[in-house]
Amino acid sequence: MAKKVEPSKQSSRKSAGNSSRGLKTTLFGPSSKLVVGGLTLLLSVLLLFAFFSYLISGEADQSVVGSAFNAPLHDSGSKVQNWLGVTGAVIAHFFIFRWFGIGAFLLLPLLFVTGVKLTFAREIMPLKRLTYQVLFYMFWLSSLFGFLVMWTDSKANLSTLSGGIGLFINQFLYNLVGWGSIAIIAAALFVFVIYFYRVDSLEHVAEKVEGMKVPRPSIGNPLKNLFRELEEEEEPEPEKPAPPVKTETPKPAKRVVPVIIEEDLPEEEEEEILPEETDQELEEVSRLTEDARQVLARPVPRPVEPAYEPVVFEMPVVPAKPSRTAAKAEPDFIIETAPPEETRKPDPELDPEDRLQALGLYDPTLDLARYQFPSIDLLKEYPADKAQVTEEELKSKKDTIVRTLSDYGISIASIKATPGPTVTLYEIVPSAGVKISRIKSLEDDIALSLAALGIRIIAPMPGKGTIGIEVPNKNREMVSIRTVISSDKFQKSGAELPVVLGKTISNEIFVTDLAKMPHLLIAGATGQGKSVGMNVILASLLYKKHPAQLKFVLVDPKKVELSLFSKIERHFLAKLPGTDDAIITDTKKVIYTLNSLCVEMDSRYELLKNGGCRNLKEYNQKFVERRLNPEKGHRFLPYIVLVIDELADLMMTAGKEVETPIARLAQLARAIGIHLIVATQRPSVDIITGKIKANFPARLSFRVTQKVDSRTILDTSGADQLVGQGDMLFLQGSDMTRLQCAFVDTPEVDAICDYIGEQQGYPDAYLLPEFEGDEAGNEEKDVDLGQLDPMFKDAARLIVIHQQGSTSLIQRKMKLGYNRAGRIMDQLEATGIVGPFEGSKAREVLVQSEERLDEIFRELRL
Ligand SMILES: Nc1ncnc2c1ncn2[C@@H]1O[C@H](COP(=O)(O)OP(=O)(O)OP(=O)(O)O)[C@@H](O)[C@H]1O
Repeated sequence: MAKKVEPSKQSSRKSAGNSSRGLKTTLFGPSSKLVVGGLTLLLSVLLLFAFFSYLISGEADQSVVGSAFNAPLHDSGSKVQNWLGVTGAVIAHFFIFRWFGIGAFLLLPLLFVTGVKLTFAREIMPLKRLTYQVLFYMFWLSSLFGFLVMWTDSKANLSTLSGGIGLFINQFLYNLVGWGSIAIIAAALFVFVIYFYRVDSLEHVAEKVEGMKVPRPSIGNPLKNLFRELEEEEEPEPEKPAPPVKTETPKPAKRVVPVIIEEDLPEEEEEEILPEETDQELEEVSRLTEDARQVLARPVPRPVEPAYEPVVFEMPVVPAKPSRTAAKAEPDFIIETAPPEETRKPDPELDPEDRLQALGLYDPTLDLARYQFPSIDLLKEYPADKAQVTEEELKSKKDTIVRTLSDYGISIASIKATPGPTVTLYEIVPSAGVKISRIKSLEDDIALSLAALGIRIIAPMPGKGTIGIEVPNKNREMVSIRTVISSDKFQKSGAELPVVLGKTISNEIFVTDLAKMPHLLIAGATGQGKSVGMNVILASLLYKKHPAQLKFVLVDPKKVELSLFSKIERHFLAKLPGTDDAIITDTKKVIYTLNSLCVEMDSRYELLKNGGCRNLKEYNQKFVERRLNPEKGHRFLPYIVLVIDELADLMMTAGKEVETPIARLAQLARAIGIHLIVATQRPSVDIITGKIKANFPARLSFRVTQKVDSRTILDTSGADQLVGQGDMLFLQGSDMTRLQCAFVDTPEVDAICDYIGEQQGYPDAYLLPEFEGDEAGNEEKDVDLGQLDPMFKDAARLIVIHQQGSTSLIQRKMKLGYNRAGRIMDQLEATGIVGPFEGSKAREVLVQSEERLDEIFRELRL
């Protein structure tokens, strides 16, 4: 008998280990960093007040502080003048008076930077270097002021400047070398500067001092910048006048100086993709769009042509940009010292290898650099559920099979049993002359004699020359998700989107790649394990992918199945702009979302085409290697996995409106990293239509109630003979595998989502392109020429210059949303600048020159 696993029982089986894990996660997890960081920031501000007020009222507080530890607290507290009371007075007294003097103020930026780093995971300056500097300058300033105090003999008034340590050091040095102590203090600074800032020549320092130059403002150390600036001055660009004065040093990202020759890449095949154009009739759906066809048909990835080389980002310190201060103070110097070759120097630097080395690979995960993948400890262990098939059971079943076959006159040469978690596979080699079809026809008789449901005969076993008989075990073994996720096979999987489904009937862990499927159709009668299966798939992806690499679009018409995942909205979910919930439950929104994904698909194809790549992997690889320029619209593209929990509901309520975009996505989206997982409990032909089925080569079936359902989903019977509770058949291409799905309980999914959700996320879910329904589109067709879009003129000029009537061109170049670009295109049509919509082709541009365009603007009084 199959062993039932009751979810309620399982939840109550939460061990003490789990709670200690929770405690560990709480204490050392990201939240603790946030708490410590926040407190450090607060401390830095409080100390600033305490120190500052000590400078004003320190003298008056001296006597109180002296007796603070002897007198009752409320007494000393009431007498003290420090803004932070007796605590502030005592702390400031120690740091300033007893120890470092006003050098103690340097501790505050150190605390602040540490606080920012812990709280926001952002290092505004290198913490380690800052710590060394703060420590050195604190002691050094204290010593210098100590010397001044001793020299001026004003210990009584000014010892706050140096603190006790400064005075002590100076007393010691004075005893040692007399007034020569100042030389030692100066030498200490000299040695520190030379070694710490790696100065190898004093020449530039002298020049700098002569030129009275001020180091440019920067968050870095001023001395360090001074030397960096001097380095830059050594490589000026003689042929160009000094560039316009800039107030800020450009950030590394802005310094990227792309020299892309994008004109080399054909743009004339861009398509018009207005909503009404994408929503074609079902017959049209099967046609590939031009872009997609081009991308898919491209035989091999184009080698990096010279035209692409410049796409690589510029090195941070390109000599073409003398700093603002250099331009102002020493322009002659810049012009005189640069040798003519200097202007051509960038050539060798354009080599992608060099630049890659200079800038390193682009890391898409940097935004959430502290993101921690969920740990295996969040998943439960089920030691008690490890049921083994006994030898006795194996033997008795073997005997029964052999007996039943011999009753029908079929003799067997050999028989071999392979026990799995749910079923045991008996492989028989029939004697010579036995017809396979005879054995197959005995399926029901064998089931009868074994008194077992779910017997499946595979005749012949592909590639084995045997006949397989799958017989369910008396006690089934539950395959826990912990076992499969922690397996080497999954952990070391090199798949793009690794998914571990469970175990095969020979007890092997089954890992597959969603990116290769490329879409998955799941069916199964109610209560057979579909939701568990989907959770296993989602959990496997969450265990292997960073939020920057993967986004889910979750459609849950049943409203409860996927709701647990709402916690990871800001990490892993994608949604339509302007919507509150990332998990879509409303049919109308499903239609918009599907169409929005189609828009995303089209724009991704365009990016791939422009980047000269055949698929998302190549594209992202090129982007990571900095061979694609973000300023030309290129960006790192995460995989998008669309999960539809119940297709039947949607097909019943929206029919073709959902079928069309699903079919379109399934047909085209594989190359650009959009993958579909669609589940249904009613695998009938009106739900899984021919159009949908044809585009889902990978299918997963849990137990279904009728043979005909099994045929609909798998094109063969078998799913009706499964035993339920995660017993399933996985069909990929022509390979069918029987699997026991791993089991993941709701509290486990909850724990994973909590773990991710508690970490720092993006400000919002990943936003899909805007899409509005047909009604909105039709309303906007009546163009009011009195109210043209503010970007109308720019868009018109863009279209005329490129001679290409494409909405996506406007979208991309002007960084506009899809709807707005579409509206502008309508206005361009209404003003006679472009022709009417021409299906999949770009619109004709009716204005040939900018002069003519200016005339039109004048006529329109623009
Ligand atoms: N892989 C599995 N291993 C063990 N038990 C399982 C497994 N999958 C499902 N079960 C059992 O079957 C029950 C029902 O599973 P599940 O909720 O996934 O069914 P379902 O097909 O999604 O049903 P519905 O369509 O009604 O939502 C689970 O509560 C669990 O007890």
